[in-house]
Amino acid sequence: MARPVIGIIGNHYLINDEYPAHAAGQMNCEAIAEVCDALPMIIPSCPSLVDIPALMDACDGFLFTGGRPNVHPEEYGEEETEAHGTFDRSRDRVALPLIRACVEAGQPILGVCRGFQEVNVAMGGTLYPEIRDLPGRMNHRMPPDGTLEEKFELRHEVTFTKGGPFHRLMGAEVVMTNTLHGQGIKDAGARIVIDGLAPDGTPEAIYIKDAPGFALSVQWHPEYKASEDPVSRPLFAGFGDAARSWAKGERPAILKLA
Ligand SMILES: N[C@@H](CCC(=O)NCCCC(=O)O)C(=O)O
Repeated sequence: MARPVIGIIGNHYLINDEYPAHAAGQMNCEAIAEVCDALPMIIPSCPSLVDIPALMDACDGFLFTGGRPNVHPEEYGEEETEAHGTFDRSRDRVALPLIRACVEAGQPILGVCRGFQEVNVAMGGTLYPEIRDLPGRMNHRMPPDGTLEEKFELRHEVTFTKGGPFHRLMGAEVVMTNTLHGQGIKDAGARIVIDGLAPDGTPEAIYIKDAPGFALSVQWHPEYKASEDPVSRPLFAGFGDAARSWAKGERPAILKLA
């Protein structure tokens, strides 16, 4: 059987400060190809170029990657302030409706960092613009200097709910993760279940209650060294298995009844 196709929702970049491009990191593509055993397909996150039904027909699952621009606060009913930083409105307009449509259909999704935040907002949740300003919270931002190894080093524990989906998938209740984000979940969206927390109480792992398909998201970056990291590997392998089932035409029971 051909490998399933996983759409990668990446970001806009300006190459040499003038040439607009859609791109996704090599680490994301490797995680999809090598751990999910799927074909990585980078999607231009631009509503004038793609539409949700066509994307869902073309792909068997979607990875919502990290990205520096933040989800626009208008998407969760708040005014824009300087603290909210930069935005990518085109990505918001593709990612948020695509997440809602996939959750409803049971088509597999995995949210990473900004993608994790998008999943929460798509389900009606809100975000803090800068969690390091909150009392008792640590700085989860990427170290501004240093090598890639230093930026992606494992920096804090995440504790999963005993017996929850992440605990079962990883086979461990406490794991170590990297951390490269400024924002974080304020109010969890409808059906969002927080299944993993950093030591300072920051939500790190979520799933969607009663979602008919794979719908897990993490605030850290599992794509880093995905094939060797004991936390990343089961996450991407489980996502790949879900996309393979979707590609074979296996549909959640809720759809079979329709
Ligand atoms: N903007 C959000 C999400 C942070 C995030 O996804 N960071 C990864 C950046 C990787 C890249 O530059 O492509 C926040 O800061 O919380």
